[in-house]
Amino acid sequence: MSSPPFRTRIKFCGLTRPGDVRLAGELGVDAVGVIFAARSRRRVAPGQAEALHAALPPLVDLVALFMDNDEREVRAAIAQARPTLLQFHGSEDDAFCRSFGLPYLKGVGMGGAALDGRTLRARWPHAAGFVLDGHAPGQAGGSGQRLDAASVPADLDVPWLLAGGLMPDNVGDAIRAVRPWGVDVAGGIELAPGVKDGALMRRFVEQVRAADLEPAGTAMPAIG
Ligand SMILES: O=C(O)c1ccccc1N[C@@H]1O[C@H](COP(=O)(O)O)[C@@H](O)[C@H]1O
Repeated sequence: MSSPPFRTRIKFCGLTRPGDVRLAGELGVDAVGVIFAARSRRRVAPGQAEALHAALPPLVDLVALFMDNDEREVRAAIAQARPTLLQFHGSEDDAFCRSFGLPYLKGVGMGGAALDGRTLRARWPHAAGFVLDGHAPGQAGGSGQRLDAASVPADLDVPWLLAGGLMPDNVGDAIRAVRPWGVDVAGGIELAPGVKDGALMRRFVEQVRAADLEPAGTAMPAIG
């Protein structure tokens, strides 16, 4: 029996230029991330995010990404960027993440961690989904570190995005290995931090769509 049609969701993260946001929309990505984390080389100021929002077509999520920002900073960023979804990538707890009245994704560094789905759901019960990143717990995302397929919890029953070191040349194999709900990429589609490359963005989307056309069950033992 053939498997049902499935479309791996795509999030491009760390955009800083309206033109890159516009192209992401034209390529059909599901979400565009703007980063307010102090430790990020892709950080934007709240005022900059307003222009990025304006470049976004309808039906595409704008994700505001934070990492241990204080409440005042988060509120200021939300007021200017008007995101549809939040992403917290630090040590924020569920109460903090949900206190802004918007759905949120929790980013989790899975490198060297043996976190199962039950633990993730217990710690962040109101998360709309998770971003499983390849870096170690406590480190910043956007590091380009790959996630070992063996670290993906088999029992995670909410949408989750695979992240960490994805690029056009490896995203197809990564999808075939673990069949995530979505994929999240920052460094693999850029020329320099925050400066995306149109050709890489396009190739990334093409590779995801090619993997989607292959039937499930063609899994490979490892992502790499
Ligand atoms: O990208 C960043 O600079 C960043 C900083 C702090 C927390 C999270 C960050 N990015 C997240 O990490 C993934 C993977 O990045 P990469 O593809 O390995 O470069 C990215 O998509 C963001 O969700």
